[in-house]
Amino acid sequence: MAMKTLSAKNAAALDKDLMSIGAFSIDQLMELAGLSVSQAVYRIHPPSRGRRILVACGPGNNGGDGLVAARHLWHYGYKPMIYYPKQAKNDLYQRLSTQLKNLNIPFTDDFPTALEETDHVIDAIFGFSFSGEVREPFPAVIRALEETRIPVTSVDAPSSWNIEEGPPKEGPGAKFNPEVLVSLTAPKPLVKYFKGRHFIGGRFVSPDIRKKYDLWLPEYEGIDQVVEVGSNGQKL
Ligand SMILES: NC(=O)C1=CN([C@@H]2O[C@H](COP(=O)(O)OP(=O)(O)OC[C@H]3O[C@@H](n4cnc5c(N)ncnc54)[C@H](O)[C@@H]3O)[C@@H](O)[C@H]2O)[C@@H](O)CC1
Ligand SMILES: [K+]
Repeated sequence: MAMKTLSAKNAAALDKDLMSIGAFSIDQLMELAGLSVSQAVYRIHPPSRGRRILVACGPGNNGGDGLVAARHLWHYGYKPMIYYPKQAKNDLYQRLSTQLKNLNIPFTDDFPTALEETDHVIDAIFGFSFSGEVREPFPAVIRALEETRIPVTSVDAPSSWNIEEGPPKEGPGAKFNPEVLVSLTAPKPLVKYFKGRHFIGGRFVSPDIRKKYDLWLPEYEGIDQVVEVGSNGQKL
């Protein structure tokens, strides 16, 4: 059975519905999304496997999820480091950055060196609004993620992949295959090209919204914010 997925267009429409009909603020959704990512990382890479986590953040909300995840991971006992070359200027992102600085979490401009000195990477560069070819300064970052042997967890999408069509045919990202993917709200069509461990997160969908978008979502257990699923979308 093929997994039911959510197109990039419907993912954006659903996001709007969560904030209008659902009455959520973006801060709340991002907090829950980032919390889900932190829980997935804790499951696949517990602190005993190495505490250093490099979080690569892009300019949009995918990057915001990474900033939130970094804060939770610090509280779990990890040592996050942030690479955030295109920092959004609005109040939400300024506050997320200040929260990290208040925990003395370092920010770096030197991605290659940071990658040599980490145990795990979170790819929070691009999510469902990515399109076209990767623009500066990210091509070198995507290439480094492609080549590294350090395990990578991608948030919502492997960055550089087309949301509907998966990895680009050539250029940065053509050989990028993260070990872990955390799909937020629901998997996107690109999951059919993904071979690693797959989690669903974003435990904030009401029955009405679930029905409107005909979403098939696995049952979350207890207080978990993520569910691991197999290639058919069924809970493992
Ligand atoms: N309902 C949900 O599922 C939620 C989704 N959230 C996150 O929000 C993400 C979507 O956020 P956004 O819509 O802000 O967009 P993204 O974060 O996916 O990316 C948009 C940013 O990337 C840039 N960009 C796009 N294509 C590019 C290219 N080819 N080269 C370089 N830069 C490029 C854009 O200029 C923009 O700044 C989701 O994937 C998810 O991670 C959460 O924060 C909140 C809840
Ligand atoms: K990503």
